[in-house]
Amino acid sequence: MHWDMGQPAIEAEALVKDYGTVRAVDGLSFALQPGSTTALLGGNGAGKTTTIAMIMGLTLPTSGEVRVLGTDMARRRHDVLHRMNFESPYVDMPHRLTVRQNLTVFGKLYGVKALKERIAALAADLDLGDFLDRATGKLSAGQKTRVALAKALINDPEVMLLDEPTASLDPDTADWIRSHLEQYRLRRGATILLASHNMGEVERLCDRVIMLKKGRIEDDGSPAELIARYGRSNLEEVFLDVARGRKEAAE
Ligand SMILES: Nc1ncnc2c1ncn2[C@@H]1O[C@H](COP(=O)(O)OP(=O)(O)OP(=O)(O)O)[C@@H](O)[C@H]1O
Repeated sequence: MHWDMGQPAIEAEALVKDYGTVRAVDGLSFALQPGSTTALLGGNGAGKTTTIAMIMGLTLPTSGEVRVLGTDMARRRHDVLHRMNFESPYVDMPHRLTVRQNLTVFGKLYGVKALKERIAALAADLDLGDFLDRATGKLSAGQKTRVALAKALINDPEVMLLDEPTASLDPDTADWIRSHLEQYRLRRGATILLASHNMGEVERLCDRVIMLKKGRIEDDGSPAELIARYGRSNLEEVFLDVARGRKEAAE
């Protein structure tokens, strides 16, 4: 199917995922515009990771549909996977391979042309030079996160899905990663969907926030809209209101 700029970059339609008797995602529908950054917010177990996995085509929905760049992920994901990428602290790279070897493997998987030059450019950009030829398993958490970001950017993706991109990073490194993501999005016109527990990060990076609770959309809007709607001074307070079911009290 042909995709044009007028279409949403990511669309979820009545998405449901059951794990046995647990309904992890319960009828989600949303459409994300190209070039936007959206956060999925919600407490532990709200369904964020499951939603991202379904958008990537890693987990099949029980029912409903996901389209990325106009492509149905259940049937034709191979048409579009090379235009997307994913970062998660929960997905580890082979430990004994060096950073360069890992990036080479992923670059080949994505069919990246001029791969050596691409890795050199990412290493310069993300400051990986000092440990490019060290075993990936021996890096610190912050270094691993930078490598994970390099992996996520290896194919210059139009759509990026990030599961807690700055989890376990010191504030300085986390801030540096955020700036990088922001610059990448602006330069590439990329669409970003991220799950995060860091409200400051979401306020800074995202133009839209989808708040999930028990696999359903509880609220949806820009950070400023949500803060105003709940009569709060920041997103952390809104998050607590939503988690504790205090919307009515705020009205
Ligand atoms: N592979 C699985 N098998 C069975 N149940 C699962 C599986 N993955 C997730 N679940 C369940 O689905 C629900 C949603 O989990 P999910 O990981 O999507 O939530 P989350 O919002 O990402 O949470 P967190 O903030 O803790 O990462 C939870 O009740 C979880 O226990």
